Amino acid sequence: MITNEREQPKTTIVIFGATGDLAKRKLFPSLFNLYKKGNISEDFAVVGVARREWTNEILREKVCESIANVAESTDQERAQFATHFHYLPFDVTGKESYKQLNELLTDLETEFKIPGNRIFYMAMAPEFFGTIASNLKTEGVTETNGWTRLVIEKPFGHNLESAKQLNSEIREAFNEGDIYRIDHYLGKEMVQNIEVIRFANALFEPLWNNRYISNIQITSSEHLGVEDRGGYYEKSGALRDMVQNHMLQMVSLLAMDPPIRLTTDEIRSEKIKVLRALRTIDEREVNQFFVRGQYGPGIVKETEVPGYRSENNVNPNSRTETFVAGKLMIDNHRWAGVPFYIRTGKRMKLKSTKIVVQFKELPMNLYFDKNKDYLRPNLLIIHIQPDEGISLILNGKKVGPTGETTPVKLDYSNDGVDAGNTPEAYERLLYDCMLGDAANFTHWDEVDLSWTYVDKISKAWELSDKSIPLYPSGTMGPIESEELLIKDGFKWWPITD
Ligand SMILES: NC(=O)C1=CN([C@@H]2O[C@H](COP(=O)(O)OP(=O)(O)OC[C@H]3O[C@@H](n4cnc5c(N)ncnc54)[C@H](OP(=O)(O)O)[C@@H]3O)[C@@H](O)[C@H]2O)C=CC1
Ligand SMILES: O=C1O[C@H](COP(=O)(O)O)[C@@H](O)[C@H](O)[C@H]1O
Repeated sequence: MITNEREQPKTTIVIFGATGDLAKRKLFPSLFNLYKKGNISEDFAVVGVARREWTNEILREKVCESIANVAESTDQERAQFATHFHYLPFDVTGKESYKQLNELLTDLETEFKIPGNRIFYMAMAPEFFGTIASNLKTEGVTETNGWTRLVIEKPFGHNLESAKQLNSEIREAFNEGDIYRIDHYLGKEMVQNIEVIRFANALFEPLWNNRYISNIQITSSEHLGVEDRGGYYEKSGALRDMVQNHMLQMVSLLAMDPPIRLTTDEIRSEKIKVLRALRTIDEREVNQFFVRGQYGPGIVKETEVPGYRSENNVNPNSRTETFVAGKLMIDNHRWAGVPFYIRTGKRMKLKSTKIVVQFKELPMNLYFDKNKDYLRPNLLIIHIQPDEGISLILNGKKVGPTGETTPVKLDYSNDGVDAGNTPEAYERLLYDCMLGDAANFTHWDEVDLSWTYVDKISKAWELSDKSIPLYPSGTMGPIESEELLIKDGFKWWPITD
């Protein structure tokens, strides 16, 4: 949806988990950026909830600390922004304090002339989501004259069964249309650009199918290890942490048919069709399509780092995967026969998210010489992060008399245009939620279909007695990941280009 950047939605925002990491690192700075840009008016209020015995003043200090480094902002501006924050300490599992929350919100709505619009942001562990939603409803906090929206953090369940359970709990209190399931990849500038690149360019759309594309590769690699999230990650692993959500979302954006309109429902409907067309992998053939790995000790950014099994809160014999590579087939007219390769992992050589679209060779290429590897297939590279842009790799003539070809790279980089001004994913998503635009949030049907796909893989891995391949930290994963493509006659394209 094309939004008017100056539209100023009026709302109160309740952050459950206001003393936590997500609030400090992402939510406060994102709200501040929206405020600075004039995308939220002076008429807004935030209520932070958590158990710690903080006061309004303490929360405001923490907010100021978390935004201290935001460029081009003054102490006065930050302090003024923080006055909009209020704190209510309570344990969300008890019902007693929700009435008090309701009264505080009503008072703030009167003070700021907000027409009963409320956003409830669940920045807490998932086991609380259902309870909070239920208490909000039974204690009357969702009964207002305006709209009420629930923003839910990942992970949305641990598998299909638990996701269904969670969904039915929150649906008791909120309609599907009022539930905003966050996938922060959908807020990234270049992920949002996928649709524009595809649907606004006559150059690409006619070629975007199995007649012209030989394979698509999506890599999301990290330098970071599991950090202090061992407890969560041991039960999750890379498949649930990254593939079920971010990687499958990028696959569906790349593979979807053009929506008839750029509305939330039409876009979602096309993405859902892709997930429905994913070829189901039988448990016995998982190894042909997916490989996993776990990082061992190694060197990342010139520093020695320990292996996964030596991290805090990790079982020393853990079989949890920190790396996944997979080949996905989409059985529809457009994509039959075209592999979508994905890989994601922690403690890898690079911090990078890139999509490489490899086009097919010409049926007969006059310039191809098998003995000289100088003709490359055409590649479209979408740089998601840390650099943002697009590259197109073509073949041109080498300067001089020989008639030899040479790869020619056409580059577009966002850096030159926006000079670091691209909004953070959370900032964009929060603003979308305020405007009621759910296109970049995940619909329940997408969650359902992606868990259905992923559950087969995790089940096969749980049952397998094969040892998990280890890869040294600071590499691009285990050798099995290379072999996955080699057996199809492909290779991972370097993602440093
Ligand atoms: N941090 C990140 O970068 C990311 C986080 N997420 C997701 O966001 C959510 C929050 O993560 P994160 O901020 O890292 O977690 P933290 O552990 O840092 O924060 C948890 C928050 O919950 C509060 N809390 C815990 N129990 C209760 C309770 N019974 N009643 C009231 N408040 C309670 C804690 O406050 P107190 O102890 O004061 O009660 C704290 O504010 C999780 O679902 C996570 O998966 C997703 C992507 C990235
Ligand atoms: O959701 C998650 O994403 C991050 C990676 O996000 P990015 O924006 O830095 O690519 C990952 O580290 C984390 O484990 C996962 O929960």
